[in-house]
Amino acid sequence: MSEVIVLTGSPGVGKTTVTDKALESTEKTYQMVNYGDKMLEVAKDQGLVEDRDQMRKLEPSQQKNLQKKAGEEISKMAEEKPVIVDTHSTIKTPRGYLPGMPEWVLKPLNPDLIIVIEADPQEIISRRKKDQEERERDLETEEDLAEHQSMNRSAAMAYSVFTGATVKIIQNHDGKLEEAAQKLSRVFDEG
Ligand SMILES: Nc1ncnc2c1ncn2[C@@H]1O[C@H](COP(=O)(O)OP(=O)(O)OP(=O)(O)O)[C@@H](O)[C@H]1O
Repeated sequence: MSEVIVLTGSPGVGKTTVTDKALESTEKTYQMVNYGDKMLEVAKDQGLVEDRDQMRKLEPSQQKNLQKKAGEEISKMAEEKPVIVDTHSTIKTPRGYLPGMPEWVLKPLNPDLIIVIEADPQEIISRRKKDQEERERDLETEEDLAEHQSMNRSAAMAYSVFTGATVKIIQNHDGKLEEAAQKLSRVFDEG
């Protein structure tokens, strides 16, 4: 079994941008997989849905099964080549935070490394504003974002207790994209 790396960060923090840049200079090659996309693929294969929107409306038990199956599929992929899984450490809902990796996801996935990409709340807000036309994102204040990032860190550490994965925090500040990408590519190559 090769490596499973979990990549997390609040929406709009720049996860995709930093990772794409970091992968340009890594020695190893990785398969990138988005957890939500994998769930959708499994749901389509099972004839449960035709698009992403229908997935949210499935019974909670069906969603749980899809999450579990997606985790199993990803760990199968990792038998061939290291995998980077793009997912969320926590998900903010109107009734509170949900773990992005509950036990039935964490167990099959069994990550070796969890990466948390962070930026200042104000930086995240302006990045979200910039992308507003292309993406519909939640409106969060600086205070909300500070809390969300703090929950993401705490959840990452809790996942590490169950898996032994290490947790690496990478800061992606404005104008420091190159620096963040270099730090990340070093982390990728160290494994
Ligand atoms: N260091 C940086 N400095 C300035 N802008 C940045 C930096 N990193 C990313 N951005 C910008 O922030 C925006 C969000 O980036 P990106 O789409 O990579 O976020 P994300 O975390 O992958 O979001 P999601 O999880 O919702 O897909 C983009 O417009 C990107 O160009």
